[in-house]
Amino acid sequence: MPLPPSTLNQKSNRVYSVARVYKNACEERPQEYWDYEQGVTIDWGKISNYEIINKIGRGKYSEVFSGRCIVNNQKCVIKVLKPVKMKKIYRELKILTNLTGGPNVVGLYDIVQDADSKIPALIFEEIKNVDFRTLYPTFKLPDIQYYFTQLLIALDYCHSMGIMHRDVKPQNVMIDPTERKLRLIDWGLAEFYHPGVDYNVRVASRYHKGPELLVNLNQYDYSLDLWSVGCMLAAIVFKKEPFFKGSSNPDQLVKIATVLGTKELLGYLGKYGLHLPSEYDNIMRDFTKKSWTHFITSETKLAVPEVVDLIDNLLRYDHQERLTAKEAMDHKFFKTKFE
Ligand SMILES: Nc1ncnc2c1ncn2[C@@H]1O[C@H](COP(=O)(O)OP(=O)(O)OP(=O)(O)O)[C@@H](O)[C@H]1O
Repeated sequence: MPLPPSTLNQKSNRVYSVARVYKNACEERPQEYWDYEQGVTIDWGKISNYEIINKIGRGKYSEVFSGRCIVNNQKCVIKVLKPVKMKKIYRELKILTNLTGGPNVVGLYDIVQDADSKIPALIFEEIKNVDFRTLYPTFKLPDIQYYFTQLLIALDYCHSMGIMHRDVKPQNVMIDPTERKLRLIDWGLAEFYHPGVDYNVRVASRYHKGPELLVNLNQYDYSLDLWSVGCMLAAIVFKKEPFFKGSSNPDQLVKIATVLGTKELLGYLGKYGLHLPSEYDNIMRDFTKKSWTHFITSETKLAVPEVVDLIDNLLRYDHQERLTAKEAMDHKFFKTKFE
């Protein structure tokens, strides 16, 4: 039976921005691929096949445990979702089942359900992650080339599948340096992209929020994830973690404007027929755009011209000007040999 029409791909009355790449990735696939509104069909596994070893994390939307599958004795990670709107749970499940098996996307082994609460738990491959605060300061340029290529491969893949991650940040990029393995995790805020649809701007974590989210530009797209990659890269290269450290959402845009300039911000808004929201009336000042050399010191040995140029092409106000994941992978930084 065909699915009823969905509200998920309903176009806005005024379409002012559309993704430069993969804009029809969802429309080209059957409605069942992207429509999580009517619920999703789940092939439930057996919860009794898994045992919890210990707690490894507590997020806003879940409790995460390391565990073991007693059938094959394989270690795993068990993410027990907190009771939130069913629609959000369906979305995460649909996106994960669509993406699992893709390059550098965390592998989903199973989906089980607590018999009493009916709350789902997701069973994932376990990555022996080293915390980014310990790992990133050890990176040399070839490590940055390698791991950022792996991250861009994951992003190009999910974008090609019509999905924006919307929460790219170091805490969601698991790296096992022994195996040189990188996996993009936490698809809880990810969403299907449909051209001309207005999206909720309350996504991503403050320090990695793109300008589009902070000025209420609802017709954003995959390019949001590339801003977050730019923030991660700038933090490592300029040894400033996080690179833009706002004390609130409005202050986040102020921090961005101190680097990219206020005139340039207004130019961005003008291009899409938007205005600076009133919450900025008393806090936005007239900042002059800074040159990237401003962040280079004797301590920032990683800040070679090639990587600075890559950062410059990712940290653009205008989401349509930012490099796509594929273009970023083709950037000269990744083709240069460093010791
Ligand atoms: N597959 C995995 N391997 C290793 N560690 C993991 C894995 N999945 C999750 N974790 C750990 O658990 C933490 C929380 O997981 P996740 O980000 O998926 O949950 P969340 O509730 O959506 O979190 P948040 O509210 O911070 O977005 C991660 O930051 C990570 O430290």
